[in-house]
Amino acid sequence: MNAPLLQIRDLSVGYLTDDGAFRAVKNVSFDIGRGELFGLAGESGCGKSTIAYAITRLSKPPAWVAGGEVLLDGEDLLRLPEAALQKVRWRRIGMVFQSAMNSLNPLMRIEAQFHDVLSRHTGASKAQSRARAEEMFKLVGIPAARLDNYPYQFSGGMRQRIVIAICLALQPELIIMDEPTTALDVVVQREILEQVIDLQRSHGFSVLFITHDLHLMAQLCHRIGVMLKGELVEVGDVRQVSRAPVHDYTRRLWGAIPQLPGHGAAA
Ligand SMILES: Nc1ncnc2c1ncn2[C@@H]1O[C@H](COP(=O)(O)OP(=O)(O)OP(=O)(O)O)[C@@H](O)[C@H]1O
Repeated sequence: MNAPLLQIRDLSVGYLTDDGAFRAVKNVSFDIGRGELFGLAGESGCGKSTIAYAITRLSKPPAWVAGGEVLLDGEDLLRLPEAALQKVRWRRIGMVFQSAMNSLNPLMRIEAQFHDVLSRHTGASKAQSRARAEEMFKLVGIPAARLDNYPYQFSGGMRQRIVIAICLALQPELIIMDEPTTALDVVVQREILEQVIDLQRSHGFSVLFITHDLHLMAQLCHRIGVMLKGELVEVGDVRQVSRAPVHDYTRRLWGAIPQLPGHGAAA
């Protein structure tokens, strides 16, 4: 087997609260392979987002990484100088968070936002950025002419597609999606995620996917990790985790949702 793209080793993350230090993520270890869709499941507050932010060191105080390693191609991101890390963020690891829609600048036309990102990370000219942006808009199903519009001229679903398109424009090796479509209605959510999966199949990037929707996770992901109160209690192939869970909590998690045909039928 090829070496994994990302290896998380013994990651511990805490928050400093008025009541003292609170350990939100406790010695978590898992790998994400190249081209793999890895899902992180678990109830609200179990530490999923804390991990997502810690990977690219975007955790904000009072969060602090108490220990562990985050190896991207063997290089520990937790120990990389800030300047080197800037080159990893977006360029090698793209991030689409729940609040991604807010990450668009309301005062800039979308074309300019593409150029901003592409010129910074790849030195692209305006014409090169425009060409790339048109290509990306085509991929996410938005007419190229709309690159001249401002964010407020798009629906929430379209804005989320735009953020994904900007993220994909840099061809990252890994995309972290933390509840990327939660704010959208169910039909639009599915549409967008199906599109991401199509793109993943054609472009081969890896995905760390975090959602409350376990069915969706089982349909989309190759492997799943299950978290409980800051610990990773189970990790494995989607079929094993959904059909023959080892941990009692995983069984309860699946038991809490109605069974649908095709459940666990990931690629
Ligand atoms: N800024 C903060 N200060 C203190 N504690 C925090 C802070 N942010 C998160 N936590 C705590 O850390 C724990 C993990 O939170 P986290 O957001 O990672 O969970 P999650 O699994 O992503 O939840 P959700 O699915 O609701 O997004 C929770 O107990 C949460 O209350």
